[in-house]
Amino acid sequence: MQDNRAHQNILFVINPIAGDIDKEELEEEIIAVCEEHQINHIFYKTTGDEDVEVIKSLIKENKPDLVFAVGGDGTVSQVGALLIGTKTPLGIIPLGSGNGLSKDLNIPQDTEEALQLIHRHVIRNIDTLDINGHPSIHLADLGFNALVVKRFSDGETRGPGAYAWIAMQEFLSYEPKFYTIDTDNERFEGEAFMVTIANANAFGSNANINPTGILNDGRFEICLIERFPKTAALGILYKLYTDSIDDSVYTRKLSCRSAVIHNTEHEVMHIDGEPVELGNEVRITIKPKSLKVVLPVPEAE
Ligand SMILES: Nc1ncnc2c1ncn2[C@@H]1O[C@H](COP(=O)(O)OP(=O)(O)OP(=O)(O)O)[C@@H](O)[C@H]1O
Repeated sequence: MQDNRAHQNILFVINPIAGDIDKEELEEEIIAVCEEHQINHIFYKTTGDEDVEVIKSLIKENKPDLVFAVGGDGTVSQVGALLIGTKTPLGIIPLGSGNGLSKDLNIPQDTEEALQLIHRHVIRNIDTLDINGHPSIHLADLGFNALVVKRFSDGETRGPGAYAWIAMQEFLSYEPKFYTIDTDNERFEGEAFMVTIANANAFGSNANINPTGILNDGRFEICLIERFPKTAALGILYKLYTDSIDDSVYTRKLSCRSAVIHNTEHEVMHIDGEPVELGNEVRITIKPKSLKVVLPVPEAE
């Protein structure tokens, strides 16, 4: 149901550099919407340094009814992780270079439309994952894509062009690695080019690794791209960008509630876009409906 009255106090966490978009005017627009609807607003602009600690204490001190992340997937994950298991919903104004979770949640990508969520929305619960004690809301990877994410985050250059350039360079020499994966109902043993732990569907780049994933079904998917001839790469890319990767003969999917990935070749890994080092045993469990999110009011309502 639409729920305007209950949310009178909102914390906006704004990443000023996300998506290389100037957000001065946006702040004015947020203030205007809040004033029109008699909503108290608190702003925090991230600095890239100890933001999590500051946001945590702002939530503790101000007890906001909602927290909006204004930025890209990195900002959304930082804020969302703090709200898992709490009564406080996560709102998103998508303004990053990658806005994967907001797209999976059908949040408007148009800023003017997204701003209307401040006063008109529904609240729904979605699942999250626990990966060796780290929260994951969106997608985590081992293998090729994780290596590209790591090199991208170690580098100076931002934006999709830099990401694509690194991916091309790495692709030429990357060799699939051997994994053993035990889920609550099956075992996989074999080589994989990449292993994606998917609570959601598509990366910020729009590459859809898990087209049939549902964010609140109490399950997650381990999506494998197995060894493939280099000549098949374009076909795989095409399927990733046309929501048809499940049709590829080089993919396989394990749907489960818990899993252990034995990462014996020490492949690098990322969780929701942040590189992490988790050791050789990666344990994943689903936390059903553990995060409240702010969504557009369905048309029928
Ligand atoms: N003021 C700041 N200066 C520099 N970096 C910042 C600042 N605030 C946040 N960050 C960094 O921005 C990153 C998150 O950016 P986010 O994903 O929201 O936007 P993005 O444009 O999609 O980013 P990216 O291009 O890195 O994916 C985090 O690594 C965070 O530490």
